[in-house]
Amino acid sequence: MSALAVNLRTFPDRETLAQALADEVAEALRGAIADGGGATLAVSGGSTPKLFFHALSKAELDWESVTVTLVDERWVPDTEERSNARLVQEHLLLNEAARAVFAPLYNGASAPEGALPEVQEAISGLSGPLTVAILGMGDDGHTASFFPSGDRLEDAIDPTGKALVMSMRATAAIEPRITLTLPVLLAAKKLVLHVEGEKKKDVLDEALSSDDAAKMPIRAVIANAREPLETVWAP
Ligand SMILES: O=C1O[C@H](COP(=O)(O)O)[C@@H](O)[C@H](O)[C@H]1O
Repeated sequence: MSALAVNLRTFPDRETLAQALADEVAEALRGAIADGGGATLAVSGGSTPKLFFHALSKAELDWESVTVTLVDERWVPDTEERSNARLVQEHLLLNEAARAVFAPLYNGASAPEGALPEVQEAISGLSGPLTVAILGMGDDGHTASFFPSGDRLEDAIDPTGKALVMSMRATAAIEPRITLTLPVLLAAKKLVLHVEGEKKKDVLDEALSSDDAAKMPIRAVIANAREPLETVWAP
């Protein structure tokens, strides 16, 4: 029997998922803007979000009122292929979304550890909890930069922790990383896990079979989410 559970929605294909997720995210951003404030959107990097980014970039809303940031970043400049900021710039901040404000996590410091106070201040300047945070998941069960065996994993996934951002080093991570912490992600008004492909479905099933978050850190999100984690998947 599963130790954990998510609210899984399955789509027939990745294009349909991308458009449905973009429509929902756009609606949540519009709602936050209508409530009188700005809206904040934290997105993941990696290979999964491209179709979703393209769909969302065409959504009609008051993008000037939206700040886009990242759930996590590889500590490389945006001239590098592996930069999550570069992915966002090339695939999300286009079309209508070109008018959004982008708040990157990488700031050019030589290492993320030394950059934490500055990045933390920038993140705390975003008004209130995130409106929307979209998570991805790696084949090892990492999400954001919560890597199994990460040097700051325990601190990053402490649900009672006070830090907003954390550095992370892990062999599987390749570069040093910076990540929003679990409490920041859990506080998002809308939190969605976006996974695609049969392999990731197997990884998700494995994640749901135990609650050992040190082995598969996605479990920390699933176990501590206010309600069963909204999860979207397509083959
Ligand atoms: O390194 C990262 O990987 C995960 C998963 O990426 P994917 O390529 O398997 O979709 C991603 O969610 C995270 O933001 C990124 O930094």
